[in-house]
Amino acid sequence: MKPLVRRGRPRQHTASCGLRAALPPLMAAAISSSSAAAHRLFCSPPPSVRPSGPSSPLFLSFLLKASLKPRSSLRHRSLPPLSASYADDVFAFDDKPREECGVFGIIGDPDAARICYLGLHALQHRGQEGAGIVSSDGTALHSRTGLGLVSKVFSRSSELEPLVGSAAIGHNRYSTAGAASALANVQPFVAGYRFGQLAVAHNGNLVNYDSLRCELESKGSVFNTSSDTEVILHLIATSSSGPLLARIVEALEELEGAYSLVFLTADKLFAARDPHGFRPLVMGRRSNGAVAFASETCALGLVGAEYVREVNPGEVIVVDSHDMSINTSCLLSKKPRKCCVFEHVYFALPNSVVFGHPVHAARYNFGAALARESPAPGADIVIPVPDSGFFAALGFAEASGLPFRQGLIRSHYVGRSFIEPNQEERNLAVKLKLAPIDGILEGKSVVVIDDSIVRGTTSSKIVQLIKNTGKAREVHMRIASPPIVGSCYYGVDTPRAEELISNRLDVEGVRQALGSDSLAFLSLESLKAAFGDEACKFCDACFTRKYPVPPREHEIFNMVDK
Ligand SMILES: O=P(O)(O)OC[C@H]1O[C@H](OP(=O)(O)OP(=O)(O)O)[C@H](O)[C@@H]1O
Ligand SMILES: NC(=O)CC[C@H](N)C(=O)O
Ligand code: SF4
Ligand SMILES: [Mg+2]
Repeated sequence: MKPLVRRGRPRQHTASCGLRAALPPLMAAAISSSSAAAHRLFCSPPPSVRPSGPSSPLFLSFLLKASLKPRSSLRHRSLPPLSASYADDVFAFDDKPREECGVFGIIGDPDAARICYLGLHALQHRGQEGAGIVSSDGTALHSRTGLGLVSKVFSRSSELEPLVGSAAIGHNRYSTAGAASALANVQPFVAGYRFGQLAVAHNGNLVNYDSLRCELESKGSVFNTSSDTEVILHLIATSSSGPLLARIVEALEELEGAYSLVFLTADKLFAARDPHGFRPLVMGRRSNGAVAFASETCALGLVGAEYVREVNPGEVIVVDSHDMSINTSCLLSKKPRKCCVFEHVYFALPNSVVFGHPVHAARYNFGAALARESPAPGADIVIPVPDSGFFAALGFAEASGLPFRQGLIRSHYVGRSFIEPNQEERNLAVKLKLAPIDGILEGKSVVVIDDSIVRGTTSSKIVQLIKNTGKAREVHMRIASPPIVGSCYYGVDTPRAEELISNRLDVEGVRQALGSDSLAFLSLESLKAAFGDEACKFCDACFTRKYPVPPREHEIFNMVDK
């Protein structure tokens, strides 16, 4: 039986080469607050693109993608047999929760592509496999996409020059569906359909992608990529509704799972978020009146846009370039809000405000709660695992009254998801990325704070480094989130459940595998308590296996693949 889902990916090495591209001068940051036009439903498309009837032939062609990926190339990986040796097991694959995609959009700015480029830089931590920008000059779309970091895809400022116009959308990819190495899967996608051109950039993952694609293919749709995102364009193209906003709403009603989206046409920018609101998406405004959308507020800050508000779960916003009017519409389906708590644990940058909560403060609170729940009596110092363990360690240190010390340094030349294809190279990679400072660690009892343990790769290497190289006396691991026991199906590419160390071992078993003197995780209650009354608005399925949207196609796959 054909595998139905793509969990995991071919290994990929994305060496960071730094942010070398010349940055344009940033515009003034002072922004007058949005005086957006009253919300109203979007008007009909211009007569030239009005649908001629439900039986009109549809023509959907991807204009700018070179290589076609057959369906059989959809990512799929067989698991290695679990070996008796933990070391063999844990290093057999280096899957861990890695960055998700970042999306950015701007309209009403003469420098749209350049602003978009800066926005993508700010969101680089969310995806490092590929990047792209599509701009609109008012009549046509212009695109550039490529594999690798933003600085590689746009390594010379001349590469932005063809991206003319006052509106643009951009994307940083970390794949959840569709081969990571295929240029065709790098977004934004651009499609030509009977009403003109339409581009899309997507953060999230669709759990009913396979059935939607099968249905569309059975009706004659021809796919050019192996990405789940492409079904959205086909659904819009084949919608029976008239105005584009209505077509988008109708298409989104078909989707299950996670999506934060930006769409671009010749004269409009759309932003949309799934009814659960799994992935973040915010709106901002520059002082020149340009409207921007971004996965995280850190991107708004970099481009000098003032935060206006979140795109609400289930909301579709459209900004018209002619008068910069802003109109919104809501999806019919109302669902409980289920924002990804892992954005706060690991993904988002600490200078972002995500789902209305500052990330640095959430992490600090996780660490402080961890210190109260699981102190480390007799310890001398607290050290963070850079980078995402930093604020939790600060919270732990201050709550416990222990000195905070930087006992590990991190190379800036090794990316967040540095992957090497075999065991030796992975060991070397961790050594390259993290190095102990002997003078700080020697003879000490050390509390090491990291944000999460997925496969245990990082923690086990860190314990070895601190004990053997740094010559610490004791190493106490404290993790500022609960044990991860379930895979994510909503845009975070965690490994399959069998590969998650806490799914196979209890806390004591994990401790032994890591070789630390003690180990404790933050409780789910304390994690949620950091959000007060809003705790119920968060998805925590990777800690609880309580999936807000059943991952039905994935489970079928898991059953038939064993
Ligand atoms: O148990 P594992 O499978 O090793 O995965 C967990 C580790 O992965 C992440 O770090 P990463 O190096 O990706 O990013 P960071 O530098 O931002 O912390 C996370 O912060 C943990 O350190
Ligand atoms: N991480 C993401 O948001 C991925 C977006 C999309 N599902 C892709 O695989 O390209
Ligand atoms: S399962 Fe975990 S990573 Fe996925 S959306 Fe829910 S909280 Fe986030
Ligand atoms: Mg880390």
